[in-house]
Amino acid sequence: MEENQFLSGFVAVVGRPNVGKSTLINYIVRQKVSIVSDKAQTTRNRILCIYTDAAGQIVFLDTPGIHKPKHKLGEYMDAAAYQSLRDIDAVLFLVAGNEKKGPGDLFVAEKLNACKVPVFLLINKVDLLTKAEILQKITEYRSVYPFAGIIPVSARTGDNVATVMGELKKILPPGPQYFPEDMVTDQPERVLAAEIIREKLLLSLREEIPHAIAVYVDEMKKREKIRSIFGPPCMWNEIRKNGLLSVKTAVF
Ligand SMILES: Nc1nc2c(ncn2[C@@H]2O[C@H](COP(=O)(O)OP(=O)(O)OP(=O)(O)O)[C@@H](O)[C@H]2O)c(=O)[nH]1
Repeated sequence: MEENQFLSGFVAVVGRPNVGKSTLINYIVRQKVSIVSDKAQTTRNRILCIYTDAAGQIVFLDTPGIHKPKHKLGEYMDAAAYQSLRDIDAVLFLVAGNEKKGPGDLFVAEKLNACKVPVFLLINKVDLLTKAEILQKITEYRSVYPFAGIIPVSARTGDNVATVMGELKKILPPGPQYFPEDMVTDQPERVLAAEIIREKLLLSLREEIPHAIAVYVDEMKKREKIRSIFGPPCMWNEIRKNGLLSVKTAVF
């Protein structure tokens, strides 16, 4: 390969619900493009998140957590996750290091057998583990799949995320810049606004609402740096009543 050739490619981020896929991607692109909560299956759709630097461009596919579907919404989300395993250059398979390796993780590993590209295992949430526990996790997972690499990381603190980026750059092919360098996601602003509101609702209303909540933004008006967001009155009443959003977040 010629030196200084621009590298690019697509990388799917998979794992069972709640292991930290969205947190990792937000850290990499340094912007909140995917919402995070401690409720499983917060991410509903496949979201493209784009990292660009002088050496290359990596397009990450944030997928809904893969699990054995129990309902229609789950089935749809799993289909979105499997779809992202096609036409990609690498897979980042995340597991939560602070939890036991369970049937959920093995179920995802089984699905990876279908893909022919390098799969890196990221043992996430190592900020909650001792060094000895990290080593034990690495040993535990070694036999699960012929991983191209096993990397302990913390998506929350960013620990070792640079190593992941370095490994990806080693295997990405020379290629074009698919997206403009200042673009970090394929999601329109209105969808991002709705998602951030959904995240606040999920974080603040634990028992009161079902986790299958949907947020719809009726209208967004742009006035210089200010966006005004309009939604159904019942949603705003709920938000106001519970003090869910600061003015800065609701009108940004
Ligand atoms: N301590 C710690 N917590 C983390 C880390 N990464 C993620 N979390 C937390 O784990 C929870 C789930 O994180 P998400 O990023 O929403 O997980 P996800 O895999 O995208 O979840 P789904 O959308 O359900 O598939 C959140 O409460 C995060 O703050 C980490 O490195 N350390």
